[in-house]
Amino acid sequence: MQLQQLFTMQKSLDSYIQKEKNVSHDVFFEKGLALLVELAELANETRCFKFWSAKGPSDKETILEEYVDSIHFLLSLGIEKQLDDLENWPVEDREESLTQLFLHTHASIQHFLEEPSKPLYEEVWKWYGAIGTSLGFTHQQIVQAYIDKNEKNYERQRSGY
Ligand SMILES: O=c1ccn([C@H]2C[C@H](O)[C@@H](COP(=O)(O)OP(=O)(O)OP(=O)(O)O)O2)c(=O)[nH]1
Repeated sequence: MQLQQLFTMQKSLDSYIQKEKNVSHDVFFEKGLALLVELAELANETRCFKFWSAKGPSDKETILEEYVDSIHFLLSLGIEKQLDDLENWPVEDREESLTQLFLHTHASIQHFLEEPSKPLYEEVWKWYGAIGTSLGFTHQQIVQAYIDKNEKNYERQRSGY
């Protein structure tokens, strides 16, 4: 998947939010924590780890929206560290349970926050790609959901969120 269109959209949104909210300090770690929170929210919607409950996962649309919230912050972290020249979504087959995928993704985010290098950034993308595949999302669905949420984020800022 071509990521350049998404990086461009994310840069505009980030600038808009920073201006709107008068942000002048470095928000790399805030965005890092936001990504970890979004990952947990996504896991929560899939309910993949809730062996104690008979209740099923949320609907696909809700899960996809949570997923692209993560993609927003993942793009944004790359922009913060000038790693936004990534052309294609790095892909690697990682067939594990969703629970294991979430744990690995969490660890890879932590690692990237400690050491924001290109290989570790690509590693986070690979784990997110594996989660997306496991959830049955196509690249087209992800891009469309990203575009929709990006617009919603502008609307929320405009309405004084
Ligand atoms: O610099 C930023 C800050 C935020 N966002 C986006 C990412 C995500 O799509 C949304 C924040 O997530 P969410 O919609 O879950 O926000 P929230 O404040 O946690 O929502 P709620 O209060 O509804 O739980 O804002 C960015 O793209 N760039």
